[in-house]
Amino acid sequence: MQDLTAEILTVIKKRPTQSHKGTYGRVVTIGGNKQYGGAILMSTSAAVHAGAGLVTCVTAPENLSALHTFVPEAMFVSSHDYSTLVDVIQSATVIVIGPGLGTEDFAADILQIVLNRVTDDQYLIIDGSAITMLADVKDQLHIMAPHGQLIFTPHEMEWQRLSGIKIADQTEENNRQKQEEYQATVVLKKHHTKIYAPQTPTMRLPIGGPYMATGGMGDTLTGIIAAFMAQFAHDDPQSALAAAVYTHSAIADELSEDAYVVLPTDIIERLQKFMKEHSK
Ligand SMILES: NC(=O)C1=CN([C@@H]2O[C@H](COP(=O)(O)OP(=O)(O)OC[C@H]3O[C@@H](n4cnc5c(N)ncnc54)[C@H](OP(=O)(O)O)[C@@H]3O)[C@@H](O)[C@H]2O)[C@@H](O)CC1
Ligand SMILES: Nc1ncnc2c1ncn2[C@@H]1O[C@H](COP(=O)(O)OP(=O)(O)O)[C@@H](O)[C@H]1O
Ligand SMILES: [Mg+2]
Repeated sequence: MQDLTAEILTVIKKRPTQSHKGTYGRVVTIGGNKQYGGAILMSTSAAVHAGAGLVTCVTAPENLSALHTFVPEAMFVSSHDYSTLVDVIQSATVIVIGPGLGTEDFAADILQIVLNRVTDDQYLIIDGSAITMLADVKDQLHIMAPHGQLIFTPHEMEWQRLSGIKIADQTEENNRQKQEEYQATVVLKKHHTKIYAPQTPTMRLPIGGPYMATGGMGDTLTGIIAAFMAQFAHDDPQSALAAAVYTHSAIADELSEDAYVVLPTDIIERLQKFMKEHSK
């Protein structure tokens, strides 16, 4: 097991002058039903603020005005518009599915569409409700790996549902066995999050704290991971992922110096400055 350090932030690169929005990747964020619109707004906004070149949010039409108010940089596709959904999936560099998606029938349909279309040159970040839904069909997981590079971001209960490993039994050995079975990367979120990636020693996040325990904190992480994979994954995807996880908690630590609780939206606001300070 390796502890992540601030050294991982060397992943964040100064931008070449000869570049344009397409250079920094197309992120598609899918989630947000009527009840949980905030989750996908935070994911989308985090992806924009962490530097993704073009971000499209696929969400319930009820969330359209909020999306355009909160993050006008993002484009919108209705979660009922399957034909446009298929188009945006095809051109995506990175797809996030799950924050606030819910588990109704239409959500399961969207998940199925994404799983059928994702290709092995795309990253698919599977979070929240999408993990909960997949837990019911986990026998199919082994056939998913070739169709995209999968990154699961469960909290401990979501990981229990998916892997069948009870929280008390979530040891490094047991978790690693499941990660290998799924041929995916697993970011197991908790105090001292651990990253289980293929052919890599387990990475442990030694920073972050209870001031991060607010709804939306994991939703925000998905957007940061998406933007980092879109921009920095070319040479070393596992370092890009680790740098995203580190950045999320490093910003929270800085803000907690004079805040009792750090909000997900506070982290989003701070991303641009933090990345500028650490870009090499
Ligand atoms: N603003 C919005 O729109 C928001 C929308 N959201 C969206 O809601 C959807 C459902 O996601 P969810 O995480 O809220 O619910 P669920 O999957 O049932 O898990 C909770 C259960 O697990 C247990 N638990 C055990 N260990 C745990 C751990 N380490 N971390 C966390 N929980 C842990 C926990 O135990 P307890 O709290 O009872 O002690 C409880 O029994 C999902 O799509 C998400 O994106 C949220 O992000 C909030 C903001
Ligand atoms: N006590 C804590 N110490 C460190 N990190 C925490 C703590 N509590 C929560 N977090 C972090 O906050 C995030 C919570 O994710 P998640 O449970 O998916 O939230 P949500 O679904 O509400 O967005 C994870 O990144 C987790 O590591
Ligand atoms: Mg979550």
